[in-house]
Amino acid sequence: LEEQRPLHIVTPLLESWKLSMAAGTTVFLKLENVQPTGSFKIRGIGRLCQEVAKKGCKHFVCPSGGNAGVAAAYAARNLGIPTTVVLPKGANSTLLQRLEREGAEVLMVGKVWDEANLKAQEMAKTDGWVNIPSFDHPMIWEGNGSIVHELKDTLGTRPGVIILSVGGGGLLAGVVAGMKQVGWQDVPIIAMETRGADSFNQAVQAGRLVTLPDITSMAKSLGAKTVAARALECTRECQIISEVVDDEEAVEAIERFLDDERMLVEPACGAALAAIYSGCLGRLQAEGRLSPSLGFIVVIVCGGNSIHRAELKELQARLGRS
Ligand SMILES: COC[C@H](NCc1c(COP(=O)(O)O)cnc(C)c1O)C(=O)O
Repeated sequence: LEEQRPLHIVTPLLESWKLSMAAGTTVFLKLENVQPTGSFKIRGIGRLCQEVAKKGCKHFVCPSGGNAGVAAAYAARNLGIPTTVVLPKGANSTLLQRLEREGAEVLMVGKVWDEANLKAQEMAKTDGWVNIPSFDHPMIWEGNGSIVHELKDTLGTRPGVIILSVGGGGLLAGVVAGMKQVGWQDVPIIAMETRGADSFNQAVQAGRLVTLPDITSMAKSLGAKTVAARALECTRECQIISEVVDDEEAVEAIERFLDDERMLVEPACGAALAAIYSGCLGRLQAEGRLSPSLGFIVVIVCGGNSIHRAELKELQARLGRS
């Protein structure tokens, strides 16, 4: 079997002079927001869907806060396999239109991702149907790890730190897998979450998995009440600094990024950018938890489809921002 063409693209690594000024050192942005499905998800989900299709799967079912669902629907269309995406109620119309354009059947079940996940697992009991998880699967981590291989190919030398955001921990687990494959396991990672979706931070503090009672952050794409066990395990293999920002800081980061780089991203992505914009990086350096001279920094701009002008205005209004 010839090696299947991956469904994701090699994304640009953009040097951002505005973010470099804010960080006090060179910042490179890994632009996963320009992936064909609008976020990094296609790397892991696409890889899993290709593997599962080889084993004769007849129908994908994907529980998703949104972006994983778009990735599964895109992969399914490319593989010619029907797919059902199960979303929590309240998904925005752009997302629904996108899923329909990809040919997916869409079900709205429950209030948060975890309820949609239960429904998807039940549907996957149908013979020939396979549940495509959003973040908790080794093939997803393997696929997400392709980000680090591209960073190594482009940069050659290791960054001083990699900044990313955490929902269920699939991106984090993937980056750790990739770092180990390229020999960068000693590069520190800053794992960002928003308050009210900080299931990873709570798990790190407790030293065991913690299930949040609810998702109260506006960054719904980070809305997994419990992170993958693998994500917590990663903290024992790499230096992972877990940080939490408020929704306000995530939205301010969206606004500043829009001005600085003329790209509009979800609050889930604003959380990662807030590591720099909200001064969190500088504080970690001042506290001695990160080197004062980091060389250069990589921020994974994870992207996300659930954002446009109207959505941004609504986020600003809810936060009382002009
Ligand atoms: C509830 O949702 C989980 C997942 N979103 C995950 C996600 C993340 C976090 O990635 P993770 O840590 O889940 O692998 C970051 N940035 C963006 C834009 C995302 O969509 C989904 O779409 O189903």
